[in-house]
Amino acid sequence: MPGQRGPVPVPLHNGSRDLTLDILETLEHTDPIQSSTTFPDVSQADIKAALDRLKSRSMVEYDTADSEVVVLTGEGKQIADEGSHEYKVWKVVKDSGKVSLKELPSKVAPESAKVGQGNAFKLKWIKKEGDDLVPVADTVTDSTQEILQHVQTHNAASDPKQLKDLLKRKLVTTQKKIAYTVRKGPKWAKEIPVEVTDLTAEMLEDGSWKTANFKPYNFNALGASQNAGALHPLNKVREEFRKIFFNWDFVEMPTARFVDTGFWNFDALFVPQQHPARDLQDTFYVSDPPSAGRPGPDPAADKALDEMEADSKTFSADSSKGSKLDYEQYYKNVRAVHQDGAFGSIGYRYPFNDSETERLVLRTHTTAVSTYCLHRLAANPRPARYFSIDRVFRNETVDATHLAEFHQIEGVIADYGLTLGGLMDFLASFFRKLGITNLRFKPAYNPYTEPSMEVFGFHTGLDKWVEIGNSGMFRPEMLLAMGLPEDLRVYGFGLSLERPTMIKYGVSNIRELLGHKVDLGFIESNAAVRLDKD
Ligand SMILES: N[C@@H](Cc1ccccc1)C(=O)O
Repeated sequence: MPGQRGPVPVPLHNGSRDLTLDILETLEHTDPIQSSTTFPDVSQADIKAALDRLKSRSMVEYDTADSEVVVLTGEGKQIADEGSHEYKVWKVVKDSGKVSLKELPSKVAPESAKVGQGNAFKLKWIKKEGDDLVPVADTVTDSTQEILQHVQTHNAASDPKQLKDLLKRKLVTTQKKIAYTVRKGPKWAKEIPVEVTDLTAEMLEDGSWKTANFKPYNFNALGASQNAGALHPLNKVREEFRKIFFNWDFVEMPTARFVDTGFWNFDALFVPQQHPARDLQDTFYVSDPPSAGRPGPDPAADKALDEMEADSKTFSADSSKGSKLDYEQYYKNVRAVHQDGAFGSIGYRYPFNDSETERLVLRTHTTAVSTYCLHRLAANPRPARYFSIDRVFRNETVDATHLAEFHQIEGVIADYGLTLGGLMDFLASFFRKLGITNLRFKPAYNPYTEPSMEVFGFHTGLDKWVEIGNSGMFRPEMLLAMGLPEDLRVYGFGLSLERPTMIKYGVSNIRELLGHKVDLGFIESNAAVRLDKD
């Protein structure tokens, strides 16, 4: 029975001791108790564990006071037990009558011989006679030993000067100690009562819930780790970007078509048919089927866009006045711009190759999708905001920062009276969301935009300017060929999803993020990311 046990703490399996019952029993007759006197030899961790257990059940309350205690070092302990070095030297000299200087180190420990001899001379306990040491005193008081024994029992020196001296001689050290003053709590009892952890139907029925002793919640307990699935960092960052776009009333473009035609990926964007980017170095061509046919509507994409636009505030709901799209006419217009010039453009003036247009490619940019959506807008021209974040493919040499496939974030805005300044302003607010507040624009070239600008941002974390995107105003001959009205301007921009993700997660090699070398532990444990710093 617990009541019959003495105050000796019970050892737990892990070597620590459970003091809870001892504390409860002691409190019955001594309230409050001081941990330093009641449990002088118990480790601080054991006392704290027991007190916290009892406190969480309101069985005890306690205050703490920090104090410093003095404890003996290994050498200090040895002197307290066996006497000081000088005492040991005096003792062998006294017991043998005389000891030769040469013999002394073999009679006492060498370090005792070294330190103890000088001190014993100083204290006039021994003296030298020729090559021998002989005793002077008959009895001696070993005050160093006495002082250390005193420190050992009281855990304190008698005065600061003595403490300083002992610390210097490395015979003692000081340690922080927490002293607990423990009182009975509102639910004190001699034993820890059984605690109910679950409210059951039976308890409700028989009314025992009214008197049951429920275990309180422990809000400090760490939850068990969950073996759950995890989102890839790219998906997390992608979700953040989607939220930004949706907050700004952008409609997400349907990007399921990884394989597209030369027409949408290149020709409609006036990438010249002999352009180096089109050749086998940068583009993956699909050989089977060999030809895709002429451009036409994509019913799945149209349906998705109809639904999204109906939900969006940007798009006027009434699309009934829309005209039917003439894909054949559009194709002829694009061909005319390339070959002969049209819509104010003098054209490339080469014979347009129809089979080039019908080739299948793994899309090299998501602007292929934007182009499809912009042409579709010509059925019912009105202000529009589109975005997409999806995969693109380039036949590039794979290195630490490049893969043959990556993700593009793309945004396109159509409205009346748009200006380049508006694009720059839009990009500034967009990148501010990533914490990049300082932008620079560098003139660049895209066959489909004029002017075009590369966007550089000053990254405070990396402390340097980094290229973060590409942008521009779509060319009139591209938009007019689609059938969009002259005063409806469109600008757009694109960037990779990988770059901001690598920066956010501090990953310098893209192969740590994608591919067979990815550490799944990293994917599971990486933190959430937030982009809205506004
Ligand atoms: N397509 C461009 C990005 C871009 C999109 C829209 C307008 C201008 C530029 C790229 O791949 O880098």
